[in-house]
Amino acid sequence: MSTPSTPTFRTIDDLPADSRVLVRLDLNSPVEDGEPQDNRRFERHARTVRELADAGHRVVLMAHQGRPGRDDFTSLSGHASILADHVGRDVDFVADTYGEEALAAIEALEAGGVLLLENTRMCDEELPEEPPADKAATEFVRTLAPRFDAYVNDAYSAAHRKHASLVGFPLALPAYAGRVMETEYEANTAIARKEFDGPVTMVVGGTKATDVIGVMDALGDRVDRFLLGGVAGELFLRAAGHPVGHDLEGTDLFDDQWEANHGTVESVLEARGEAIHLASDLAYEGDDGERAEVAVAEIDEKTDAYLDVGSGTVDDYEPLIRESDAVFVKGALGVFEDERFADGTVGVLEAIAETDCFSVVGGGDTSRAIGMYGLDEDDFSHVSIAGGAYIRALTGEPLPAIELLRRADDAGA
Ligand SMILES: Nc1ncnc2c1ncn2[C@@H]1O[C@H](COP(=O)(O)OP(=O)(O)OP(=O)(O)O)[C@@H](O)[C@H]1O
Ligand SMILES: O=C(O)[C@H](O)COP(=O)(O)O
Repeated sequence: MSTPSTPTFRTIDDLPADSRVLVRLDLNSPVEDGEPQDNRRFERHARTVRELADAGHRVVLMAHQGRPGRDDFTSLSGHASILADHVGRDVDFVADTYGEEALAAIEALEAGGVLLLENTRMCDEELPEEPPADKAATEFVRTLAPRFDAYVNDAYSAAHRKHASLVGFPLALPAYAGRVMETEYEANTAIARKEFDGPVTMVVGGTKATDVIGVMDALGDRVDRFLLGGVAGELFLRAAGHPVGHDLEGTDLFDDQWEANHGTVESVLEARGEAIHLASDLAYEGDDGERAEVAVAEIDEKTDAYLDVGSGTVDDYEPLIRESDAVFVKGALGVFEDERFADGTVGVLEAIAETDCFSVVGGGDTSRAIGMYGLDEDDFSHVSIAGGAYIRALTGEPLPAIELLRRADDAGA
């Protein structure tokens, strides 16, 4: 595993006075009934936005929400009001990314004003992932960049994506790191550099299963044991021969994609079998609407959608956590947003909070469970607001958007 070097980012302290700044945040949030749910990302990014506005800069914000085709792919209008509450200032919103309406709103912005543009992923050129030079050549970047003096990237948690708003603008404008970018980078790469005396444990769950398979593969000997749950855990249970795994709306992990993925899952299971701990029981919604549990060994037909690991699994995982010197959490072990299916996620988090091991909880969705169930953030060493970027940092993989910030700095652009 390579160890990332410490970059000397230019930060918002280095911005020239009265700048027109284009700022990339990561406000990607859980969405319920079409509405974004408040979470740490708003609170943490608010600090950057407030500092920029208080300094008298004109602040235009870009962010994304969800992925096209999924239920959480929504407008950012709701995000603007949540952010405004955290910043303590008005945050205007324009339902446009770089068309006439957006340009007029940018032009009208006064010193200290804050404007949020529409979901970047509604702009065709934002996706797919392409080399930075190609992204810098898009209409999106070429239209917006000349309207600004500087680009600030605060979206650490999206820095693994080669999207136009993340890798195109740093080639077109002087680029700076926001406060979230600075603190997340420092904490998450410290993890990669730190040596631990005892076992290193990683709790792996959540829904972004294909993302985590490769990471588990890459982590190699760095992690002594993986404790699995969530949809990611079901993929491994399926690879181990158990008939589980129902697809969530908009995903296809267990049908067509299974053909493409099962080889990798099986080879990770074979190579790291002793380190991988799978759920011994699972929870589902019984006929009476209550939580019901079943031992994995007794599942002989694929009938139920499993929404949490069972209580026996939590009992298996707790002692493994207690004897760990470091625990990293990526993804929830169940649908903790529903109290009936929170036991796995909360049980594991409580066990971590009770130990004095070095602990990091990553994942924008998962870290929400800490506040929801009355856990104290101070009982964890670091609560990251990053998901995929955090786990990539753990493996020492460079994050393209951060490499560009550093390069921009080295070049003195
Ligand atoms: N068995 C399951 N079925 C359906 N959803 C599940 C299951 N287990 C966990 N989840 C969901 O996983 C989500 C959290 O995992 P996710 O993959 O989104 O990762 P994250 O790291 O927390 O977030 P992000 O990558 O967005 O920062 C929770 O919202 C939870 O409801
Ligand atoms: O929520 C995240 O982890 C980031 O915003 C990246 O989202 P993505 O995985 O949809 O690119």
